[in-house]
Amino acid sequence: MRAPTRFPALLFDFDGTLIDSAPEIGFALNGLLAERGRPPVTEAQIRQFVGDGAAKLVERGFAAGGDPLPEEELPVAVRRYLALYAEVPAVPGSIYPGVPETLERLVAAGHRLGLCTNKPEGISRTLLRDLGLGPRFAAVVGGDTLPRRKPSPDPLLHALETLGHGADRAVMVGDNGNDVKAARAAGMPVIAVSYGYPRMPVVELGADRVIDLFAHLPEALESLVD
Ligand SMILES: O=C(O)COP(=O)(O)O
Ligand SMILES: [Mg+2]
Repeated sequence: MRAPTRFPALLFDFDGTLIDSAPEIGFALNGLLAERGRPPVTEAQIRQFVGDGAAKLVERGFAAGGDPLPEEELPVAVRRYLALYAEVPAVPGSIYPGVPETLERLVAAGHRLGLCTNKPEGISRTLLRDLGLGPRFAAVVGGDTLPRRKPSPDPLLHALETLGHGADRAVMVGDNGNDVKAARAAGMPVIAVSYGYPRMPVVELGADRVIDLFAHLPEALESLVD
C-alpha cells in the first residue's frame, strides 16, 4: 500500500508554471492589435502582461502603444482576443521541461492535482486536453469560474473542495505574486518556479521554496514536510 502523503492536494498555476504560453498569447494579442491598427507588443512585454486574466492582458496590450482602449470598448476587445486565442493550436513544445513526467509521478505517488489559473476556464480545459495533460487534473478553476480570481484565495479553496482536502494538506505551485498571495490567504505553503513570468525577482515573491526546474518539485515537497 502507498504511504499517505503529507500534501495530498497540489494546486498549479498554468501560464509561466506548466507552459511557456507567451508566444501563443502574443500571437493572438498582436492579431487583435493589428485588426485595430495598433502596434504589436514584444514577447518580453507579454511576459509582463500575463497573470491577471485576459481583460488585464488586453488592456495592457492597448496601453503599451501609448493609447489606452476606452473602458467601455474593453469587453468586446476581450471577446475578440479570446476568439483569436482559441484558434491558436496548442503547441506541445510550450510545456516546460519535465512537466508531464513529474505530474505523472506525483499522481502515481497519490497526490490529487488541481489547476488554478487566471486564464478563462474553458480555454484552460481545452489547452490541458490538447496538450495531453487533462487526465492529470481532478479540478480546474479559471479566472472566470468564480466572482474573484487570484490573488483571492477563493479559486484555491474552490479547487480544494473538489479535491476533497483542506488547505492544511495542500501546496500551491506558481510563478508570480498572485499565486503566492492567494496561497498565503488560503493558508497554504507555496513553491515558486524561477523560470516563469514573475514581474519581480522571484526570491522577493516570498514563497516557501523556489525551484529552477519543474522536475525538482517532488524534492521541494519533501523538504516542506515538518
Ligand atoms: O493571466 C492569465 O491569463 C493567466 O495567468 P496564470 O495561468 O499565470 O494564472
Ligand atoms: Mg502564472
